[in-house]
Order: sequence, then C-alpha cells, then structure tokens
Amino acid sequence: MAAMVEWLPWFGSAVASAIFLWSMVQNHVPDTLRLYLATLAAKITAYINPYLEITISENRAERFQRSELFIAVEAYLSDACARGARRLKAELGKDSKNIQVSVDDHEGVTDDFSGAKLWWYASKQQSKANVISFYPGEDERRFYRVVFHKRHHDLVIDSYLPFILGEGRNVTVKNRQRCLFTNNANNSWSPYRAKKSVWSHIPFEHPATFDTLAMDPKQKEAIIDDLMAFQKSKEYYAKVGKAWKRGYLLYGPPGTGKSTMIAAMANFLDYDVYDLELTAIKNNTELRKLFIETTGKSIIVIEDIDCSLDLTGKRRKEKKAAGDKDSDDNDKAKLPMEPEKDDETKVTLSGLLNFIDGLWSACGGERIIIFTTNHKEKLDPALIRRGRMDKHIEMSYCRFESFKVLAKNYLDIVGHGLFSEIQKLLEETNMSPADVAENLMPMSKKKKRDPDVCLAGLIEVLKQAKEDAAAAKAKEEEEAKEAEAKNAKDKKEGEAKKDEGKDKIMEEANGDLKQGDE
Ligand SMILES: Nc1ncnc2c1ncn2[C@@H]1O[C@H](COP(=O)(O)OP(=O)(O)OP(=O)(O)O)[C@@H](O)[C@H]1O
Ligand SMILES: [Mg+2]
Repeated sequence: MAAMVEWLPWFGSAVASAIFLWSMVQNHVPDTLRLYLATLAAKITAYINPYLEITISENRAERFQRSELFIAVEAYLSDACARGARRLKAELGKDSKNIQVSVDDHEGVTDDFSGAKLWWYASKQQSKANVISFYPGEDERRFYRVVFHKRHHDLVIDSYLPFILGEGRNVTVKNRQRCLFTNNANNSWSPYRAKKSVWSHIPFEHPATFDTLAMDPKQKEAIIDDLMAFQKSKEYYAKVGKAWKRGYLLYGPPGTGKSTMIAAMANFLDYDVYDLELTAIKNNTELRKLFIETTGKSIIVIEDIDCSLDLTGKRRKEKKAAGDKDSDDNDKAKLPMEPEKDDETKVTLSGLLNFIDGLWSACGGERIIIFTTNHKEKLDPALIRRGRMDKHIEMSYCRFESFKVLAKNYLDIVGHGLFSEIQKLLEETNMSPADVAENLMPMSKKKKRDPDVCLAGLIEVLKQAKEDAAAAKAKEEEEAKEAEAKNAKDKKEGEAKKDEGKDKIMEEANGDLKQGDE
C-alpha cells in the first residue's frame, strides 16, 4: 500500500508531464495552443490522479534548524500512527535517555481524520547543492509527505495540519528530558553566546512524587486537584483575560518538605523547574530578561524569599524616615566622588510584583511561580496577597498521617506494634519529617533495614526531643518570670525615686514661701 501511495501521484504527474513536454518540443505550435495543451495536461492529471500531496521537509529556510512542523509530524506519527507501521526506527532522543521510535523511511502509515483517509510516508532526497559535508547523511533532506483526496483539501489545510501540530507538540513535550535551570551570575551573560546562556541547566531527575510526600492526605488531595484544574484551564484563563499562571507560597519550618513538594509538583505536571537565585541578579531589568527566557510548562521557584530579597526601595525609605542611624552614618561616610557600589542586589519589590501580575509572564503561558519561606510573617503582605500567591500551603511538623507515608516509603510497612506510641509522641513533639525520615534510614549490622530497630530508635529520639522541648519551655518561662520580676522591681524603684523628687520640690517650695512671709 505504501508503495502504491508513493507512486500514484508520480504516475499522474508523469502522464501530464509527457503531454506538456511534447507540446514544448513542438516549437512550431503557437503559444496559445501550447497554453491550451498545458491546461489540458493539468486537467488530465487531476482526472487520472484525484489525490493531492503535501510535503513537509525537515529543514527550515534558516540553516541548521529543523522545521517545527516536521518535528511535530514526526512526533505525531510515532505516537498515534506508528503502531500501524511495520518498519520503525529507534533513536536515542537528543539530550535525553529516552529511546524514541519513529516511522522508518519509505514506510507508509494511514490515518483517519473526520472521515478523511490520509496516507503518510517518510522519505529523503539528496541535496542538489554542491556542498561537501563532513558528517554522513548531512546532505540528505528528509521529508514527510501526506497524500489525500482532493475533496478533503480544506479539511486538511484548516483542521488536520493544525491538529497534527498541536498533538505533535504535546508528544514532544512529553518525551523531552525535563531540566532544572539555574540563573548564571550576570558576568557570564554574553551577547555572543547562545540565547539561553542566562540560564544553565542539568537534567531534572528528582524522584519525589505526591505518593512519597508526607503530609495530611486531605491537604495533599486539595493541592493535586488545584494543579489539575490549573493545567486544564487554558481557555478559562484566556476568557477572563488573565495570564495562564498560578502562584503558590510554601511556608513552614526547615525540613518540612517545601523543596520536596516543588519536585513532586514538577514531576506531576511534567514541567521544567527554573530555580531563581535572586541574590545573583543586579536589578529589575535583569530579572525581566531572565523571566523572558523561561519557557512555558515550567515552575519558577524562589526559595527562601525572605532571605533573598531585601525588598529594597520601600524598606530603605522606611528606615531613613525612622531616622535609622546606621544608614545615615553610611551616607555620611561616603566620599563625594566615590562610585556607587554596583554589586549589591537592587531587585525591588515592585520589580517582582510586575512580573507576578502578569506583565512578563504574559509572554508565554502555563507557568507556576512558587515562593518558599520559613517565616511567612516576615514577608511584605503585597507580595503574598491572594491573586499574586493564589494558594498558601503550610508545610507542618510530622504528625501521624505523614509518619505513615514515611514508614511506607522507608520501611515498607503500613502497621506495627509501636505505631500507637509513635502517634502519641508525634502529637506531643514538633519534629520535622526530615528528622523523622533520618531515623527511619539506619541499617542494621546485617545490612538490612529492620523496622523494629528503626522504630525503637525513633521512639528514643522523640522522647529525647520531648524532654528537650519541656526543658527549653521551663527555661523560657523562668527567664520570663525573672524578666517580669526585674521589671516590677525597676518600676518600684522608679516610682520611689519619683516620690522622693516630689517631696524635695515641695520642701523647697515651702521654704521659699516662708522666706517670702518674713
Ligand atoms: N513532607 C515530606 N515528605 C517526604 N520527605 C520529606 C518531607 N519533608 C522532608 N522530607 C525529607 O527531608 C529532606 C529535606 O526536606 P526539604 O528539603 O524538602 O525541606 P524544606 O522544607 O525545603 O527545608 P528548608 O526550609 O530548610 O529548605 C528531603 O530530602 C526529604 O527526604
Ligand atoms: Mg528547601
């Protein structure tokens, strides 16, 4: 069938070309008759061969670039139709460990679309250009050709090819090697280097998933639902005129799984991760450049936002207004000709807000922004108000529900005689999942992870933590009491001094009055 599809258009074209050539060689035939014969040849071709063909070649006009449509067709055919093909070829995907299977050259594949039948085949031809190539196969031009009945012309152009482009892009995204990007320090940006040099990247291979994430199951389910709703809401965001993005604030004590949650989200959504180090950015312009260079289907992360952003402008002004002695002294110390210090970060709150509000994220859709912090209360309310950070997620200390997930992950157990004691202790102690997990890892001498040993060890650690917490609390209370007592004493002494002063003034006044009477 594939061979027939391949030769059918050729046959029609050959007949038409023969007629046309014959007319051309008959020089004595007048022009009008030649034109008539050419038209006739085209009509005969159409009559004999009612099929049209569209060729999608690999190379774009710009050199060394593959046509996006070609890549999409390749991906689409390998995913949707390749099962019908008998000859496939396998290659190691670019920048990836995945093996990618596609339709082999000269192999035909059929596809159905809205009642139309389409025949695809892949092929290649030698480049006619006189170029010496250094790599084997470089002078070959690969192409895909689709053949269909001419009555489906409009359907194929208006619906089928756009459909293939969309589907192919989805498959390409699914098959790509996801990456973890980090921003380079400004001095490594170069106009001569590739566009992406503002970010460096490595393959993203974090194993965390929502199954391995220890947290309250209801909270976890709500987050998964939220992410799924976001992913499916392209049309909704377009309808309400909002950039297709969502902001999450993850807050909680160290070791409660904020970074792990980000990895789980990226794995769940199949997104890249851009880890933005604000302290390496000099100003808002650089921030903008970095954001523009991010791609869709990505999570942009700013970890420990309270530490990395001084929320400059506003806070400095506030400090000065309050007569901040340090900053005044610094200003005075500066010599008039001293150049401005250039290396401190000048990313401002408003620069960041601009981005979050959609100005910069509007250059591409499907992005998630995540801030993490250990101190939510330290953040400027403007930064985390709903609408900017749409969802605030608290990552809390390990309670029994979270512990059960860790026990399943680390020890492969869902129940144990020591669970009830651990449950009680976890309610009475604030221990992070990171610390609990650490105690579930030790191996026995037989190089095995023994649940009895690990859980008994965890109980000991929890008891110790409980005692430490109680001792710390008692100490705190004692210190508070001492401070209170000192305050009360100081107050008493102050009042006594005040009374003494008053008595003295009265005595002096009385003395003055007596002298006056005399
Ligand atoms: N909720 C959790 N579920 C599963 N593992 C966790 C969880 N919390 C912590 N861990 C384990 O502890 C380690 C540290 O956790 P993680 O880096 O996610 O904490 P964090 O909240 O980001 O801490 P920090 O505030 O210090 O950045 C992880 O590698 C993971 O193995
Ligand atoms: Mg972290």
